Amino acid sequence: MTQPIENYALLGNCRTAALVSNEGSIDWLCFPRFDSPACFASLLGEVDNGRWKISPHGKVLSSSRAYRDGTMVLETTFTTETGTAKLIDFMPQGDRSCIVRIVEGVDGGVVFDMDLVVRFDYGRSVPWVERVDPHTLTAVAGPDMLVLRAPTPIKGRDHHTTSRFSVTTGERLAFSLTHQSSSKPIAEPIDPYGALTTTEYFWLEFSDRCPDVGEWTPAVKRSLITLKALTYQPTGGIVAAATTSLPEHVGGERNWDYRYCWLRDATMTLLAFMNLGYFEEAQAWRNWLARSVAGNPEQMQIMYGLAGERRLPEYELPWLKGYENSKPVRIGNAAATQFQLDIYGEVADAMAQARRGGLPTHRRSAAIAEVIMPFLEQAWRKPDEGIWEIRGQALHFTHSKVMAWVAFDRAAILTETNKGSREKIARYRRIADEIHAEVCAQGYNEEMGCFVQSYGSTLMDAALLQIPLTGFLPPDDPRVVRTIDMMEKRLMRDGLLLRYETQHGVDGLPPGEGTFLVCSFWLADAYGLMGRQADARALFERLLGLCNDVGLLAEQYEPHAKRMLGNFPQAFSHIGIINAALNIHRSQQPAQQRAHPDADVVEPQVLDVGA
Ligand SMILES: OC[C@H]1O[C@H](O[C@H]2O[C@H](CO)[C@@H](O)[C@H](O)[C@H]2O)[C@H](O)[C@@H](O)[C@@H]1O
Repeated sequence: MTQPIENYALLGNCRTAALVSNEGSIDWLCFPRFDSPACFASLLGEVDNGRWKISPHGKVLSSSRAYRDGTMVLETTFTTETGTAKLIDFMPQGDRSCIVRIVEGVDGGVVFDMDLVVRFDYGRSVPWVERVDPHTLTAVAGPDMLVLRAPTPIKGRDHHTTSRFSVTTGERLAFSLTHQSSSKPIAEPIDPYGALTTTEYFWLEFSDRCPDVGEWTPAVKRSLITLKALTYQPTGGIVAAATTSLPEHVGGERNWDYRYCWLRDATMTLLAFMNLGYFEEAQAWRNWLARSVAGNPEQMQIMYGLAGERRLPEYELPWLKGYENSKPVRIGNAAATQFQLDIYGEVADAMAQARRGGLPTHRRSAAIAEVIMPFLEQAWRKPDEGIWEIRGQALHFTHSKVMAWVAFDRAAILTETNKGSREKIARYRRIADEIHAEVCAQGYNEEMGCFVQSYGSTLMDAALLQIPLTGFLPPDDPRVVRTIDMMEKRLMRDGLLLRYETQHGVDGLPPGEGTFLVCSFWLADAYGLMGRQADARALFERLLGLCNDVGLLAEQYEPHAKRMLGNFPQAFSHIGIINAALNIHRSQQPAQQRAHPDADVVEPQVLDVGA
């Protein structure tokens, strides 16, 4: 049976990812890329859609798990009536697509069962399984081959490969599963213990550079490792989450594929990396962006594939029943062709911060900006699908216009700093002022005394938190204060924020979903800016308490059922942890020890455009 989302831990090699349950079952795995068809898809279906389980035979008295500190090496410890043993799971770094599982006896003896069910093409294709030698078998379907190497006797029955074995104190048994092209000769085995050492070194070298964030350091470090694991190393692209179709409403149809690179999610990830001093990762993503939008920057998409692919057609997989019957399971994402105005402001902020952080300007930045800004001069007037990617009618979203203001405001400031043409400065400033005035007139509802989701609407939207966070208006502006009050009244559920009011059909989907975690982190940031430090800290601590036992968060949380919802783990939520932790930590430092105000995490940034 599928486990609650929070029972899973992430394994990754900066190319792809797997989810392993607290019972030792890998129920989701795509080889060789994040967006490749899964060979284990039982997370979204049944055992027979593929999984690899290694767990004690018989009754487990207790179990616990943790990542080895600063790494993505997971240890699950099982205690049975006969002893205690550990399962050590990891994906070796490097260009081999492989999972290693080491079973290690700790105390006494433990009998284990292994059950491997390979189903390529998202749980559909039963492979042709052949034994190469008593400890090696291959599973082939079409272009894919998996090679299992097991130190124990293996049997095949009913399209399952099984093994029963025992470990005693100090004994170690290593299993590996490697993906390769089925047309190539079987590759040499990897050395599992050597791979464990190099993989641990890779993660430690990365995470040891994480700065001290006081009491929040462990949570920030885990979020940083998670964001790194969501990065596709060969290109620098960053996926929004490791999964597709984990539901935002159990049994509902709000199920989307997040294994792509959103400009919004990825630029926010870049800012989180840079806020922690990780400029190499930031530069890799900035270069990915410059390549992805090259050629037709005026046709910039809101998301791309891992290598900048432009077409991500959305389709459904009818053979998968969906997570707890949440259908359909979707692959691809139709939001890729939407117009979402906010991305221009987000990318502009990120580029500016990259430059201020000392990253050399990309040779194409100025040229790209020269094409995008004139495009935006017309485009900001159009309705769009907005930050939440609605599937209903396009609207004049207040948040989208605020982000258009961000783009022009920063363009004016930078052109001024660079002593650029007065004409250009005046033009950017005039457009920024025009947008500002329009938002304050049309995005604001006099009767309600607050900003609203879209022009003429009476609905609330948590994206309006970006009004103070981007510097569009000061946090103590009475209109901002009343907007946050209204948000607390209309969007708060058990202290956490919904992203908007889904019951009014704005998004073209059946209503109902969980609270959207990154919005609650933004609220904590806004409280901090408003001087409500105690509220900021209380909300942040509440949010941290929602992390699962290995420090991971999904996109959403359902407070009544007390369970995570949506794709998992999600970059947005972990970005929220990093930025809110930094903001709270800095606010607690004595004034003279604080970084220059320019280092604040949520302040407006300067746009990187050619003057
Ligand atoms: O709500 C409908 C939309 O939901 C998804 O979008 C959400 O996830 C994105 C990736 O994290 C994020 O950038 C966006 O702000 C979220 O609303 C889905 O990807 C869309 O296809 C869908 O229309």
